[in-house]
Amino acid sequence: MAPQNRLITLNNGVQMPILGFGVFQVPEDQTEQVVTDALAAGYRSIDTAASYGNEEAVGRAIKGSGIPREELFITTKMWIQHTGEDTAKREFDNSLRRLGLDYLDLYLIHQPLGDYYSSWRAMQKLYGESLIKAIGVSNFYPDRLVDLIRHNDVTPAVNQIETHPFFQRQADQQLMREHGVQIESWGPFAEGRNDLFTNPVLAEIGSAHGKSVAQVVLRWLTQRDVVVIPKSVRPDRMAENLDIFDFDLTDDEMTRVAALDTGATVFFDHHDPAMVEWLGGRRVD
Ligand SMILES: NC(=O)C1=CN([C@@H]2O[C@H](COP(=O)(O)OP(=O)(O)OC[C@H]3O[C@@H](n4cnc5c(N)ncnc54)[C@H](OP(=O)(O)O)[C@@H]3O)[C@@H](O)[C@H]2O)C=CC1
Ligand SMILES: O=C(O)C(=O)[C@@H](O)[C@H](O)C(=O)CO
Repeated sequence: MAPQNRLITLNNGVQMPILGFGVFQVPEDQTEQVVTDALAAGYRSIDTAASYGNEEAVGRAIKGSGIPREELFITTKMWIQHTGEDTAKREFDNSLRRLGLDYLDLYLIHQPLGDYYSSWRAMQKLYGESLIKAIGVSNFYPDRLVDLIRHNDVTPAVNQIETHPFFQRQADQQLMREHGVQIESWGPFAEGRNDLFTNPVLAEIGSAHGKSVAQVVLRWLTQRDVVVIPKSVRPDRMAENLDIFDFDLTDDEMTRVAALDTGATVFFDHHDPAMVEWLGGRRVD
């Protein structure tokens, strides 16, 4: 039987499943069932965020599953208005309470906006107190990532960024590798944009292996050591997305997927002032 997952070792020795499950845009009232289904399917790593509004439901599913805490890897994220040393500490406590946990596996600064240096100092302290196994960031482009590393004690263990066949970030991954920062993909399917699920190149590679486009994409990412956290509310797709470790893409297939890169985001650009303003205006209280 093919292995169901693989562990990645982060820069502080903590191990993280390379394949996890994301819950962005899963409605609060469906999240408990969806995460219960995901855990039953075999996922052990769950990615949520304060801004998703579903941490409590994730917590209920974790509790209801009866799975020992040490077998789970739980990530959540701090939103933009919660930056600053005291606020960040308080917000961490709030997330922990909502999740019903007494420690986090991974805590991320959600966006490189606001007073995130102070947040990072608070997170370094929480990490030092063993309340978080690993701390990291999300949506950091290389300039801000390297600056954060240069001016702080703890190097982020993870940078969770948009990456999928249409926006591959291979140079960014290389830079992160050089700094010991693990790349994690959000939006591995580009949420279906650019007709990803019917892309002829991905479909043809899938046919050659008896696999779906979704499986080809997840295998292509994990074969390049990218952590993935696909989202689905459907148990059949949860199982499909887990079933990716019994085949490998050939060098030629890797090259064909590499050629799909457009080099541009299909979601949002943190260097665009209008987008920065829009994100900053999204309040989470
Ligand atoms: N840090 C950040 O800023 C961000 C982080 N994230 C994280 O990354 C996770 C994944 O990204 P997300 O934005 O959800 O998008 P994904 O790229 O994972 O795409 C999810 C979409 O793909 C569909 N889908 C899932 N599996 C399949 C399949 N096998 N076949 C066909 N369709 C499928 C889902 O539909 P259905 O549910 O109906 O099956 C849903 O519409 C998020 O849930 C979140 O945890 C996401 C965005 C930003
Ligand atoms: O989903 C996330 O984690 C994000 O940061 C963004 O998608 C953000 O929350 C958002 O809603 C932008 O569309």
